[in-house]
Formats: sequence, structure tokens, C-alpha cells
Amino acid sequence: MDSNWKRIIISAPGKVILHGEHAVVYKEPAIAASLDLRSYLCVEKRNDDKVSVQFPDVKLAASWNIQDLKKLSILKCDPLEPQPLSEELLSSLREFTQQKKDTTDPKDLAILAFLYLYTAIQSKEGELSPLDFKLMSQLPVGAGLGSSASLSVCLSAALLTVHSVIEQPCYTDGDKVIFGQWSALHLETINKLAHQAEKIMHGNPSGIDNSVATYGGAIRFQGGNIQKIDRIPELRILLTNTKVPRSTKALVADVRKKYDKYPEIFRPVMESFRAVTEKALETYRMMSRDSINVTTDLYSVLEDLVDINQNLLKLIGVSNSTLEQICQLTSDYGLHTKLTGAGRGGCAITLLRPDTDPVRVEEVQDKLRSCGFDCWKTGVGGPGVVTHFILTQNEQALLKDLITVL
Ligand SMILES: Nc1ncnc2c1ncn2[C@@H]1O[C@H](COP(=O)(O)OP(=O)(O)OP(=O)(O)O)[C@@H](O)[C@H]1O
Ligand SMILES: C[C@@](O)(CCO)CC(=O)[O-]
Ligand SMILES: [Mg+2]
Repeated sequence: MDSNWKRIIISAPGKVILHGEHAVVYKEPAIAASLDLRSYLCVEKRNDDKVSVQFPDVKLAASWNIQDLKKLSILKCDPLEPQPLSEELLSSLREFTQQKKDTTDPKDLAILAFLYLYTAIQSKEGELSPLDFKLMSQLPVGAGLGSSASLSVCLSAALLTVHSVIEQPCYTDGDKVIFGQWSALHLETINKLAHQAEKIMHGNPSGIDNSVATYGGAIRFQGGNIQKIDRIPELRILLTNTKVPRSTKALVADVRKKYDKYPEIFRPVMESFRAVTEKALETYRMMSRDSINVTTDLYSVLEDLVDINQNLLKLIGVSNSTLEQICQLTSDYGLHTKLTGAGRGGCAITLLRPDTDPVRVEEVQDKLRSCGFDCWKTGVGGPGVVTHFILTQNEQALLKDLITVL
């Protein structure tokens, strides 16, 4: 990157998994789409030999001397090849930060992920750079909407760009373009690195969350294979946040334990998840082929699939009474709901038909809010990771505390 740069602003979206969470960890297909809620990361140069972070959502404000970080013996010698995450590297970082091995404290995990990414990429001369990182996220932390992935993707894109491992997308003066997107090759590099950081937050992530945060839109993901879904109908979704905290890492580990204990029961269930996902894809394709006359029959199929999927998730033990309450409550209004993400708390999605009466949607929202949940209508399918050349008025308002001089 041009050595005169002063500040870069990068954002990446959160995600909803429409079908296939958990099964995707077992190499079954899943469908996910980007959300219109994003994390924004502002990176500025510092004039001293420190690196600092401000991640207010997890009450993290810290700085480190670069000289101290350099002493971490595990730093590798090839500056342009990001260092993969290893147990050795992770335990050195834990020792450096004096963290317990099994910590699930959001602040601890954010520090580890940050320090891993920060030390994994160096300048051509093998140096770490004095930088200041500030984050503003529209995503609830740990609610199943991919907050960890959007953070990992922003940090990966920023560090790879600052150290010229990938090129900053160009902006020509006078362009109407307000943000830049990296080339396919560079997106792949960003995504690979972010996946490593996700291992700190998730343990054994499938890679679906960081892939959606990187590429945006809607994707079919299976065993690391990312397929863009171009023809997805414009889905309207109601998102409900139970506000029940949970750890994706713990839930994924829990399902693994049961799977290993009862493989003969869990294997066919994973195959059922696959069948649901494939049927949903087939239905989306039929809907977009005949978008003018989308029959109510096809929406009924999607509704059935939402119900079946939720029941399968319940069967593997990742639903809970709050999520079931939301399913029941929306069902009283004729609507169909499933959890999204890791479950046992976090968020649920409710499918809205194009012909669902808006008054009824308002009523159900009021009802959900009266039970103490956050609830909002959302759009899916926006861009993946981008670097912002010009901020829109909305973004300026959003980031006013992050950036002192706009
Ligand atoms: N805004 C943020 N600031 C700092 N750290 C964050 C932020 N958002 C997420 N994190 C980190 O990510 C962790 C949450 O990741 P987790 O995977 O459990 O939830 P999620 O990504 O929101 O949900 P899911 O992975 O199920 O979609 C937090 O504990 C924290 O370490
Ligand atoms: C539960 C899970 O399937 C989705 C979390 O958003 C875990 C993963 O795919 O890494
Ligand atoms: Mg996550």
C-alpha cells in the first residue's frame, strides 16, 4: 500500500444461515446470506512504536509495545506469507496475554484473535507496524449473526492491505464509486486468513461465516467449497434476538461429542439436514425462474423446510425453551421460524411471504418485543468486505465516534 496512507476504513457484513448450520461442520451443504448489518474497522498509523485496539462492544481498550510482541519467539521469517494458526502459536499468545486455556470471555477471545492476526502478517522488511484499530459493529456479539467472522474478515483485509500482501482496490478521483472491492484472488487470501482467526473464536469452524462476510450475497457452502447463488428470490425475513448469550465454540463442541457417541443416529440426521438444504435450493431456483408468478405453493414448501429444519436442530440439542417460545408465538400468527447460527440462544429467523399482511407482521413484532426480545425486519444479500473511499451520510453518522476528523 502507498506509504503515505493515513487511514483506511473497511467493513464486512454479518450473516444469516438459512439452512444447514451445524451439519456444515460435518461437510454437508449449507445456505447463508449476508445481512445488512456490518462491522466497520478504522485503521490509522501511529507515530510511536505501539499497536492499539478499541473494541467497545467487548469493553476492550488496550495497547502493546511492538518490541514486546516481537519477542514472541514463534514469529516466522517469511513476512509475506501469513502464518497459519498453530497450537504452539496460540499457547505463546495465551502466555503473553496471561489468559487461561479455556477462556470464553469475549474480550479474551477478541484479544487473541487480534494478536494472532497482527503478528501473522508483517511488512516486506519483516516488521510489525505501529497502528491504531477501532471497531464499530452493528452486529450483536455472540448472537448467531456472524459477529466474529465480520471482525476477523475486517482485520484480515486491513492487515493484508496495510502490509501490501494484497493491493488496496483503486479509486480514481471523480469516480462515483464510494467503496472498493478486492479481486477474487485477494478475497481468497482474506478469507483464508480470517478462517484461521475464526478457529480462535469457534474451535472448529466450517468457514461458512467468514466466507459470507468476505464474498457477501448468498452462498452455498460445502466442505470449503463456495458457490455464489445468483438466483435467490428476494426473501423477507424477521430477525429475533433472544438476547440469551451462548458460545458457538461450546455448542459446536457439544454436538461433536454427541455425534461421536451416537454416530449411527447422528449420521442420518446430518443427511436429513443435507436434504433440507438441497430442497430449499431447488425451491429458490424454481421461484426465481418464475419470479412473476411465484406460486404460494413454493412458499409453503419453504415454510415446511423451515419447520423441518428447526425440528432437526432441536433433535441435535441446539434449540432451547426461548427459541421454542419464539417458534410457537410466530406460529400463532401463521408464520414459520427456525434458529439461525449455533443456537441455544442467539437469533431466530421468521420467513415472511410477499403476501403476508404487514399489519400482522407489526402485531407479531409487538408481541415478540413485549416478551423482551429484539426484533426487526431485515434485508439479505449485500456486499461482502469492502474498503470505503467515501462515507455515506448514514455511515458518517454511524462512525462519528470512531473517526475524529472526517
Ligand atoms: N464487535 C466486536 N468486538 C470485539 N470482539 C467481537 C465483536 N464481535 C465479535 N467479537 C468476538 O467474537 C466472539 C463471538 O463469536 P461467536 O462466534 O461466539 O458469536 P457470533 O459470531 O456472533 O455468532 P455465530 O458464530 O454463531 O454466527 C466474541 O466473544 C468476541 O471475542
Ligand atoms: C454452528 C455453525 O454451523 C454456524 C455458526 O454460525 C458453526 C460453523 O459452521 O462454523
Ligand atoms: Mg462466530
